[in-house]
Amino acid sequence: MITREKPERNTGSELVTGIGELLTVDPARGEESVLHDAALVVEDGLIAWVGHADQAPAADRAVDVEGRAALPGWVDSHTHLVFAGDRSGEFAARMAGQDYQAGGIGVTTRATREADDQTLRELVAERAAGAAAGGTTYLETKTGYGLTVPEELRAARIAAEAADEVTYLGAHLVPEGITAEDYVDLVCGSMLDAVVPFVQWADVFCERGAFTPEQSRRVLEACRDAGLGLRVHGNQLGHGQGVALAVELGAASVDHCNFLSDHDIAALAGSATVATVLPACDLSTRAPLAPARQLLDAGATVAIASNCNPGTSYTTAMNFCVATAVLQMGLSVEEAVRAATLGGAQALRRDAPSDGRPAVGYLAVGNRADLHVLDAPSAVHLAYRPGMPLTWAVWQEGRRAL
Ligand SMILES: N=CN[C@@H](CCC(=O)O)C(=O)O
Ligand SMILES: [Zn+2]
Repeated sequence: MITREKPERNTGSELVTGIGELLTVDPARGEESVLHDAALVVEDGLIAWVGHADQAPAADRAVDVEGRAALPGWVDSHTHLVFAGDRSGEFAARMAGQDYQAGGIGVTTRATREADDQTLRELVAERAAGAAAGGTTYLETKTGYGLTVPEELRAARIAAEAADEVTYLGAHLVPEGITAEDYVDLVCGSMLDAVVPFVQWADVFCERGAFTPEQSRRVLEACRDAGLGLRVHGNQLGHGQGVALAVELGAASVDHCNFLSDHDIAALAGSATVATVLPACDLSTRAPLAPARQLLDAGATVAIASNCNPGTSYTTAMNFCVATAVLQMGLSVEEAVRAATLGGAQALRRDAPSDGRPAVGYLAVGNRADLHVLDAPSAVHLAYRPGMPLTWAVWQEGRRAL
C-alpha cells in the first residue's frame, strides 16, 4: 500500500541502474532523448546525474532494475478528487444511449456536502494513493463540488493536503436557488477571497449548461486579478468560445478540446496555452476523441490527463490514458509519454524551476527526482499490453514510493 504521506527523505545518493530503455523526455537532448543501458543518480530529492550505466558515478546505494524501461513519473494536470458519492447509474444510462449533461455535477455536489471532513479527506487520500500507485508523481486537483463559500473553502483545504497544485473551480455549475449572475458575483467575490490562500489556479466550465463565455470571462479576470493562474474547461460538449477565451487570456491550459475548429487549432498552435486532452473522459462519455494528432501536427503543445471525477472519467490510471492516446488518438508512444509528463508539467507551468522549486516532467540534472519504472523492457509495452499492471517502481521526489 503506498500513500502520499512523505517518509523521511533518503540520505545520501542512490544509483538507479540497469535501465534497459530510459525515456528522459528532456527537451535539451532533442532526438537523443531516449537512452539505452542507462542509469541515473538521485540525491536530496533531485536528479544528480543521468547517462549511460557504464559511466555512472559511485553512489551510496544502488538499485538494479534489470533491464526494465523507465520514464518520468506521470504529471496528472487535471483531476477532481474532492468528491463523495457515486454516479454509476448515470454512467450506465449513458452507455444505454443518454447524452452527458453538466447537471450531473449537482448530484455529486449534494453527496459531497453530506460527507464529513474526515470522510472526504480519506476519499481524497485514497484516490491520490491510487494515482501514485499507477506512476503519477505530480498531481493537480480541483474544488468544484462544494459551490458555496464554506464548501468550496473546505474542498480547497482538503485538496491542498493531497495534491501538488490546487485549482479553484467554483464556476463548475450554477447551484440551485441562485441566479447565474448572482452566483458569478459570489465566485468572483467572497468565495474567491476564501479559497485564495489554498489554491494556485482558477478554472471555469465554459460550456452550454454551465457558464457562458461572458460569465467565464468575468470569473477568469477576477481570478487573474487575485493572482491565480488560469485554466479553462472548454469545447467539451460542442463548438464554443472556450479555446478562444483561454488563448486570449493567456491561460496555461484549455482542457477537453473535443470540438475544435481549424481556427481553434491554429490559435492554440500560436500560443503558450496547452491543449489538454482527456482520453478516459472521451471514452466514458462516448465523445468524439479530442484531435490530439491534429493539434501536435499543427504545432500545439498537448498534455494528457486523467480528469478523474465521478461523472465523466472515474479513473486516475494514466497508463490507460497514455495507451488510449496511442491506440485511439494516433499518437506515437513517445508523443503520448511526453504529453503525460512534460506536457502536464507545461500545463501547470512547472517545466522550469520557479520559486525555488525544481522542474518536473522530464529527467534532467537538477529536476525533481520523479521516476516511473515499468515491468517491461520498453515503453512501447504501455500500448502493446494495455490494461496490464506495468508500473513496477516509483520514485517521488527522490523517495521510493512503490
Ligand atoms: N466538465 C466539467 N467537469 C467534469 C465533469 C464533472 C462531473 O460531471 O461531475 C469534467 O471535466 O468532465
Ligand atoms: Zn475536468
